[in-house]
Amino acid sequence: MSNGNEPSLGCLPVHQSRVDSAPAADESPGNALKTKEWEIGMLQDEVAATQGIRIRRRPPSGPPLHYVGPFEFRLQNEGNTPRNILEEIVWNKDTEVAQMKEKQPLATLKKYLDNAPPTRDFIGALKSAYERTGVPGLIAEVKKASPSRGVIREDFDPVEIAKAYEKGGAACLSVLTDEKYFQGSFKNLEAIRSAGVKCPLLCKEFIIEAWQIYYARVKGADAILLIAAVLPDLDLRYMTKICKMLGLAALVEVHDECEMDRVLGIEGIELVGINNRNLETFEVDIANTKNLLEGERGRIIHEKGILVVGESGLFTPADIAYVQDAGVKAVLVGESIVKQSDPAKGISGLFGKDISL
Ligand SMILES: O=C(O)c1ccccc1NCC(=O)[C@H](O)[C@H](O)COP(=O)(O)O
Repeated sequence: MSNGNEPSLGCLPVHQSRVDSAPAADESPGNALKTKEWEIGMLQDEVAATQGIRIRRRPPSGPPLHYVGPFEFRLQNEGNTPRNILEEIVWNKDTEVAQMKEKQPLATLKKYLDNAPPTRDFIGALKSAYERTGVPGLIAEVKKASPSRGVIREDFDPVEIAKAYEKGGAACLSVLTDEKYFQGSFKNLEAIRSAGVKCPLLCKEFIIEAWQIYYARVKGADAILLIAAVLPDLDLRYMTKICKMLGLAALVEVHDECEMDRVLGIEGIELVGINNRNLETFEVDIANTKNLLEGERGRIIHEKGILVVGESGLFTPADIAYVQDAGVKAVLVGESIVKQSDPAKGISGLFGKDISL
């Protein structure tokens, strides 16, 4: 198991190096800059690869150029096209965040912090829901669409859905803010917050830069998501500290043993989500939650007092009972409840009882 300072033994680099696709040797200043950018990107990816991270960051200057005589050309599938949906989302987010930062640099964003609504206790809400109901505290997801399912709910009114979830006994809500792949938005997050919904809100975003954490806080989030498949240990450490400073909870998401071991080697993580969905292949298996909580890992989680959230693919009371038996005290559910005409009833159906009482 990783101590957080060294690469985990179980996490073998399965990463294709960018060396193969570096810009052609050329002494011009423009090409020298490109070469530098490629070297930095390569280093970033290679550090990540030693931690078992397969998701690469977007090549800084786009596809590399090749030269044959006077001709310049680019090749497809040469480390310059995303290899799976998660990588594609991350590369797109990179471009999106760069544009957003240009409009609102961090210094500007920090000025809005004083006027941001106070944060609510996300982890506390999950714990008290568990104690009150005897079943895992529910993080109900406001989810219109997803890459794996397409549009899940056509008549999508985020505030109405959020209010129905609250009425149905959700402890917290998860609001997708990615526009391109999930048809979510920060407007939805702000609208739910300002409509007086009391459940603490998770900003469900693909965070790759600290700037996004400040942005989420300004827009009314109480918690943010950090995905271990995307973020190296150093980022996880740094970003969880920023969250603490801003009064936000950080839900650190893992999908496999390697990611779980990395996260358990990092001090100060209080909330871990086990995603039953493989974000690279879309495969869903709720046994993943059970597998990652067995043996030594379960013992460490218990010892550290980490609250575990079972995420994705939960549809029935039997599914809830299965992940609860495995050791989770909270669940994150989207599809099965959002697609019900009355999402509050969808919650009772999911738990096999009314959890609002
Ligand atoms: O849901 C997807 O298709 C997806 C694809 C790529 C990256 C993330 C994705 N989903 C995020 C989630 O993990 C879920 O929205 C969340 O856990 C709820 O899952 P579900 O209850 O199965 O809707």
